[in-house]
Amino acid sequence: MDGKSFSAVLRGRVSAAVGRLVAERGVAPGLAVVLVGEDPASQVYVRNKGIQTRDAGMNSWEHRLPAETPQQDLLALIGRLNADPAVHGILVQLPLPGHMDAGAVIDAIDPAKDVDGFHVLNVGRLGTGQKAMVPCTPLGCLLLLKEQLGDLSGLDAVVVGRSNIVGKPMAQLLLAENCTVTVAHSRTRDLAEHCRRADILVAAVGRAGMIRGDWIKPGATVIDVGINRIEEEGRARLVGDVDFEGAVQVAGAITPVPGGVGPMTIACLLANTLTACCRAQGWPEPDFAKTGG
Ligand SMILES: Nc1nc(=O)c2c([nH]1)NC[C@@H]1CN(c3ccc(C(=O)N[C@@H](CCC(=O)O)C(=O)O)cc3)C=[N+]21
Repeated sequence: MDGKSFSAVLRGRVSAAVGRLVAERGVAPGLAVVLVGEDPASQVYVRNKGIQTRDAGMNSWEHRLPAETPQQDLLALIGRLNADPAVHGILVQLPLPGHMDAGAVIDAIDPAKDVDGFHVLNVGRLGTGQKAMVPCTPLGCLLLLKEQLGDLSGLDAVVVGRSNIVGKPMAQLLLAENCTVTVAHSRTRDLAEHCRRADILVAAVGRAGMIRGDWIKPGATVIDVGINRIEEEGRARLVGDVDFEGAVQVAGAITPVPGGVGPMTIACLLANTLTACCRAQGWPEPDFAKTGG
């Protein structure tokens, strides 16, 4: 499954919708990204996000704070971004430095501007089938699945991993699509047996190559959310949570790493920013990133 080209299609739709908003309403959606500290991987994502946000015709602001920034300074910045009408989406790059309480920081973001969908209000709305800001990575995975399989009703879905940013919202989205959902994790017994039942297998465990080829039901659709940087023959490489070479022999379809879920994450961030802008202005929302909920 080619996340790179599908994300380009989604970004194209977002850019066209942004162009109409600017032409007809004189408003460009705005995304503010806050990066605390100098984590190199985060620098890459923040730079990529900025480039793609501007390419889509949106306004993009980056706020870089030193790692030792006191939490109340970050909260004060978030307060200013909440109050800024030109800012429709706010993303505070995770992980935050150890001295900060990530939950408190995320919950300080105006839920209407929470384009990550991590705020408890959006988590609660998603969990109760209400309209919510949906986390970008699970949303990207769902759009890939619907593009590949169409109607997901009745399919057995296994989500391996239960993080707040991927596994749990992914399970909610699959449930909303009427899948029969299993959430497996590090304490699951006979993990391979659960995986072998899955028509849809979502790997979001953060361990390179953990999901073996012989854990996959022949013909299953595999979504690899992993972004593991490994050293191989002295070269740094990005690999997923699935043993791709083994899985590709068995799976009906599989997302590669890189080039699968990652680009979809950024495209869905842009879609969420556009949605947040339309909702804030009371305008009709784009439906190309619609989910069942
Ligand atoms: N508040 C917050 N929201 C996030 O959404 C968030 C975050 N913090 N912290 C870090 C993770 C990670 N993340 C990625 C986004 C794009 C790629 C991506 O585009 N990856 C490319 C490869 C890029 C490369 O070469 O490194 C791919 O998989 O094809 C990867 C990872 C968003 N994150």
